[in-house]
Amino acid sequence: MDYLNEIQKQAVNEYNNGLIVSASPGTGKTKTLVARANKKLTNLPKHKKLALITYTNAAADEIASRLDYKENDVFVGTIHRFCLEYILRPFSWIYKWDKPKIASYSDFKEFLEINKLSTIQLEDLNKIKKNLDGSLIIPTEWLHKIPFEELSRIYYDFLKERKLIDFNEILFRSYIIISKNLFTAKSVSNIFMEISVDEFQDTNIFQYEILKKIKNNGKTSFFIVGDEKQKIYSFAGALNETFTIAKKDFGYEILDLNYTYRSTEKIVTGYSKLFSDHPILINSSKYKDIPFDIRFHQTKKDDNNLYIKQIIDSLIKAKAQVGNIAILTTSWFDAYNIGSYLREYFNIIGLGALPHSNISNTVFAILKTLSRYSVDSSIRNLKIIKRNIELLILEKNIDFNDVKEIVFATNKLISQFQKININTGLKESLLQYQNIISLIFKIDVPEVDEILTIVNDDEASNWNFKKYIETLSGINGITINTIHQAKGLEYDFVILNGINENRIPYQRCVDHIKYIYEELTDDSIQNGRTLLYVGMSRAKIGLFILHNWKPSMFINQIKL
Ligand SMILES: Nc1ncnc2c1ncn2[C@@H]1O[C@H](COP(=O)(O)OP(=O)(O)OP(=O)(O)O)[C@@H](O)[C@H]1O
Repeated sequence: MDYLNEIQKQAVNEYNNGLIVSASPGTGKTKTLVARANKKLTNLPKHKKLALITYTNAAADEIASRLDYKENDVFVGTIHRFCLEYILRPFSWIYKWDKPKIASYSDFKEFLEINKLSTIQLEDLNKIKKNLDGSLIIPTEWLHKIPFEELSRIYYDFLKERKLIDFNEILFRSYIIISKNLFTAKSVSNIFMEISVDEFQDTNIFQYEILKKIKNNGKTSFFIVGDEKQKIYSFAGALNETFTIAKKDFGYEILDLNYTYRSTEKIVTGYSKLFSDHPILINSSKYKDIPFDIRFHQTKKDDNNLYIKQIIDSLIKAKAQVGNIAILTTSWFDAYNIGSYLREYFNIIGLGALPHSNISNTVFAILKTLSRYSVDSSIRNLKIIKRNIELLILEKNIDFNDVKEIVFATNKLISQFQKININTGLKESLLQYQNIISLIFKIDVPEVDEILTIVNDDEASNWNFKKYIETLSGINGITINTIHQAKGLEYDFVILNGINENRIPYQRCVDHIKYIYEELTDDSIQNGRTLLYVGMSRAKIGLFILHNWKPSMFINQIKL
């Protein structure tokens, strides 16, 4: 284990009762988390497991592929999946709830149609969330004629009638089960020797309370890692000061990792300036001394894309690898706009390269992993397909638990997928994919309809299946993504786009005619700062910061 530094080694080998690691970008938090799990796996007691809880399914795939494990020894996945598998499914009987089946796109659409709610968007249904005590969290903004409480009531009635649950309810119901029936917390604790949590700064109240109950009712140790300064999901309920609270509640020490390995000194100095209390990092990166200044540039709206192209041309001329260049934006729309332009010149990947916005459902995740496997048929990618299929089975409550059956379905899915003619148009090939999933798993697949609804028709006419698979695979091309999607990742060169006033920190435009923006608050300033911090700290060698309007207030601070 000589590739870990002394403090990382301590975090891996000591603190068997549990530990919190709170450390800056590039200090090897994820690397340490994986190393600790691999170590624990070498002498895992019989009938015990490890759990590694990640923020996204993509991060889970990445971490799972770096572990040496036997099928049944480890759980790797999001908190939602963890709760479904270990709390909601096994213990729903306590409240005589049906086995959880998550409401899907077609259910939402049906709900809106039945109730003639044509003006309400799906995202607005997503605003129906509960507090710990079951009361509703009233959104700060609700512009519909139908009052929020009334919509919530008819929505929950609809779900109940159909024996469905909303995705947001996974955590709420799990919390109810585990907090009111302590034997369930004990039983979960009995399964796991240790639970690791990555990206802890973005933990919400349910996740936090569920983990705390498990901790307080058994012997499970916790290994918690993250960085308070990288909290970018406040809007989704991430708690403040989670590390300090957890230190007290879990009774653990907080360990810092002082050495950073990712970026040049110029980049480390640049992002450190965003916080007056930033810790001093010892830069041990192999790129440390590369004298590449952070470049700032004001573009005009209509030459922004051209300017990005010129940066990329110069990087390629200087022998940068395209797979190591990323353009990160503050909104999907910007990513899409840049992607549509650059596609003519380069091979591009990432969310901004697709003819539709982000979609986060399991059917789409399987499509992505199948595409990846088509381009690179490694065992690693095969495993990822299987993991995603298991998630589908869980979410849809498919009666399909035998391991052999899952392997059979995986093989069948791959072979059928590879039979789709690569020259078929995008929409038709998506329908073929829908058909394949539907036949193999004997389910309706409205998730594909969801993709089809958000596909940009003008664009889609230029896409065949081959191009879509190659882009979806995420292999070999310039990445265009939002900063949020790039969390935890790293690239040699990063171009941050749209670091404008009103965008970072974000201020909603309340009057488009006069361009009046919402007032800034301490919270919105802090959210802007953390987002820029995450964006900047993705870069290893070169960082370009562009603004096509007045610069963000933070640009001067970095330049000083
Ligand atoms: N001891 C080490 N020796 C050499 N390289 C290291 C060491 N520790 C970490 N690294 C490298 O530093 C980079 C960042 O590691 P990692 O992604 O684990 O950091 P992180 O703390 O999780 O970052 P972030 O907070 O940005 O997600 C990786 O390329 C990793 O391989």
